[in-house]
Amino acid sequence: MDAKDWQQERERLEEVRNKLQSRIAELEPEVAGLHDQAADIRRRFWEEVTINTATDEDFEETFHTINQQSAVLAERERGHKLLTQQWKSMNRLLPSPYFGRIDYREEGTDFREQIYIGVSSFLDDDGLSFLIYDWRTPIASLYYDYSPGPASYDTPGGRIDGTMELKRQFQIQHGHIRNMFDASETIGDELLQQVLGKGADSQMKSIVATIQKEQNAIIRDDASRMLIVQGAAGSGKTSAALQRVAYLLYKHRQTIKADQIVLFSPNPMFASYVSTVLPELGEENMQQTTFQEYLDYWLGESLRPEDPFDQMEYVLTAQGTPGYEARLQGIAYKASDAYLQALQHYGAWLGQDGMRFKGIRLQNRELITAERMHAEFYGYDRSLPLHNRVVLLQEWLLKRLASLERKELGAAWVEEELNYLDADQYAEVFGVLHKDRELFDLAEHYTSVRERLNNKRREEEGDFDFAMKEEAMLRRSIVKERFRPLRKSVKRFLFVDLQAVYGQLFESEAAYRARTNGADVPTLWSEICRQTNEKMLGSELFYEDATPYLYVKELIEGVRTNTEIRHVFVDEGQDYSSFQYEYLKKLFPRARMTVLGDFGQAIYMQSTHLAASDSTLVRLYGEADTCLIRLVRSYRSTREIVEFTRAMLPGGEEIMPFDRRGPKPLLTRLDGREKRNARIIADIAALKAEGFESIAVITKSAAECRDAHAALRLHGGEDLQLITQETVEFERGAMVIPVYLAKGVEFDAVLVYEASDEAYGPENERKLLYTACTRAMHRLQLYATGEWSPFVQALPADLFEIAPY
Ligand SMILES: Nc1ncnc2c1ncn2[C@@H]1O[C@H](COP(=O)(O)OP(=O)(O)OP(=O)(O)O)[C@@H](O)[C@H]1O
Repeated sequence: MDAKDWQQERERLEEVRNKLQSRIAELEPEVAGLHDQAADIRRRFWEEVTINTATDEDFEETFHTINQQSAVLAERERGHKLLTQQWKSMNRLLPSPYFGRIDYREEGTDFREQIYIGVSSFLDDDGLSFLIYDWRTPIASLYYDYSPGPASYDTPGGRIDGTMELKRQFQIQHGHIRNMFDASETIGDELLQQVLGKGADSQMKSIVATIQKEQNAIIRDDASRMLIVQGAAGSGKTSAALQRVAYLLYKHRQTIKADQIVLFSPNPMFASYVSTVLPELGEENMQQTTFQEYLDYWLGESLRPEDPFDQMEYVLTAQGTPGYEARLQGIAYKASDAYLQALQHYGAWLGQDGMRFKGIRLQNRELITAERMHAEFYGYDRSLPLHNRVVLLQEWLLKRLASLERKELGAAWVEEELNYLDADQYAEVFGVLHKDRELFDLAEHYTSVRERLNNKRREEEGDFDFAMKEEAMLRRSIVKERFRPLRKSVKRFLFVDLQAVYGQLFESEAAYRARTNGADVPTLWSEICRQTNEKMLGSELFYEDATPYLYVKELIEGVRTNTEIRHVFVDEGQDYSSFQYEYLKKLFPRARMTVLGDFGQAIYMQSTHLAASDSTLVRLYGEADTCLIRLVRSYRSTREIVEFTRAMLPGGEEIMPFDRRGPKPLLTRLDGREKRNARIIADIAALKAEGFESIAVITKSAAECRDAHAALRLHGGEDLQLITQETVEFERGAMVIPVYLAKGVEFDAVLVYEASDEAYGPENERKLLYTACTRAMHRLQLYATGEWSPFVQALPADLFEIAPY
């Protein structure tokens, strides 16, 4: 690029910045002023309104004034919000107004338009010419999708063809052009090189300036009901997902608000990790939750669902303990399609037989027995769905309770309680009664007037019998108080013995088969039954049972739905079972779903293969409504690290490293833990001295993490943080973290605490080691105190360095 280009670009930048500055200055008083005005109106709202209800006309007038005042206020506030948004977006643009430029000639015209692209649009004073185009505008997609040459883009009005004659990237900081590249490839590598070479942050960054073509397809996909992204570790799935949220909020700004988008994230810490990306792009954050939060909410009251991390910890640390194999079989089975189908059959079976109810009791007396409910329930039309019949039974129970309540009024226990009422209760009833008396007087008055008008006399002239009324009222209040919780529990379906309904699936193999239309069971079924029942007896549920339990609950109580949500994002999607997907689909009937994941990192037993043709996920909404995108280029790690990690995975050859160089992963074998710990501490110090700030010692389990943390502290690692499942915020610095909590995040340097065959031996731990290693951006170092894990031993020797002993 020659000096003339630089000169022109500098001048243009100066010009745009001047315009931004003057517009900001122009808006400033308005933004501040409108705010004051609105605040002032709010403050004086009631001063302007005189409440007068003396006559109907006065009342009407008051009503209109209030309405008028609030309309003025609402208008001012709307205006203020809009101006503030503009003002904020200009302030955001000012230090770095744009990052890209394309020159585009539309087919059939001679005009070559210069399009500058930034995080939001900015119009010239004429209100028509774009000085900056928002990166989400249709034309801006050219920048991400093409290199110079023929290039087309889609608009709501159809496809536009033309030629891209120039593509330029800028790095602008604090109002100055730091760098400028003319790209021949789609989004040239130079800028990406620079971006990726930087250090890891405690917060994820937006990738708006360097979105890659295949990522752009994910961001802008607007047609599919289900978008599945299978992407290698570090291929930008999470980054693309967040950019997609920003895109959707922009494109559908009239209809979709940030709180109508929900992201299911792998752990609470992850939520804080990604929380700054959208605000950086000028958008509000979507809702974030974890599946566990959801389970706790719906089940937590009666049964405590186990945490997925506790399940994981068990799988990793309980080998060799009694029942281990059975539990593993149970975990796999309970996440399977086969179990989902078995439960559907079970639902049908319950429609004919086997519903379990809990009798309704009052003071050790059975008011309505479970048998009576059973008879009533199976007396309903059997062609009605299970849930509808449960609702019929619920209505019947409420009626029964109302009539029983009336009958109880004269019962001896009521009499007895009457005598023992304390002063407060008495005073309360007395107060109500006096209010009632006024009403009673009024009613009396009204009746006598009406009778007089109708020329009819009442049979009986009764005075307000205060004492009698008082007693009747006290009785009613006593009985009502006792029946209130009964009614409440009927309304909440507590008359269904849900634990028994779910538990009877685990009585015996023969019973299970009979109730599920002959479903096959895993070989260790009787032990699985024992474990499941034992857990439920302690009012707990295994993690693998939680979603199936909820599923059965909804078969009975009806499906819970949230129709507000329009987009559901599931990150680390390989870690969810078919069950969970089935569940999410029902829960959000009006939402489109975006699932991002990597089967290479499927470390949970309930994993779902995202991209397989027979994947549950593809079937969820049907193939025609599903779009599958694969990302194979890995951006996080250096070429050397990607070459090392991909060799661990069968089929890993398809993963393409981005060409950023660094040292090969370093393998250090030491005899004894003491030596290893001392070496790790020394290596951390050396990495820090090199300028790396985020360093993670990654362990396999939480138990190992605690031990490692304690041991490393003894060797001088006092400032090492210990990350546990309770950690909510991700901080910069050096830390010790179990691999399953490090999912989705990244570090400058990763030190795998113990990569021996004892630590990562069985096949199912391959992905665990892979996940740990792929967290590294610039440096990867593995340690072992015994033989190397078979997954390391199998690697070609030219992919790593061995540290001198
Ligand atoms: N187009 C891009 N431009 C700049 N950086 C990018 C781009 N795509 C990805 N990255 C960077 O690569 C790293 C990995 O991205 P991200 O965490 O989104 O990947 P992921 O696919 O979700 O990874 P994982 O599955 O391993 O959690 C991040 O530092 C991100 O900023």
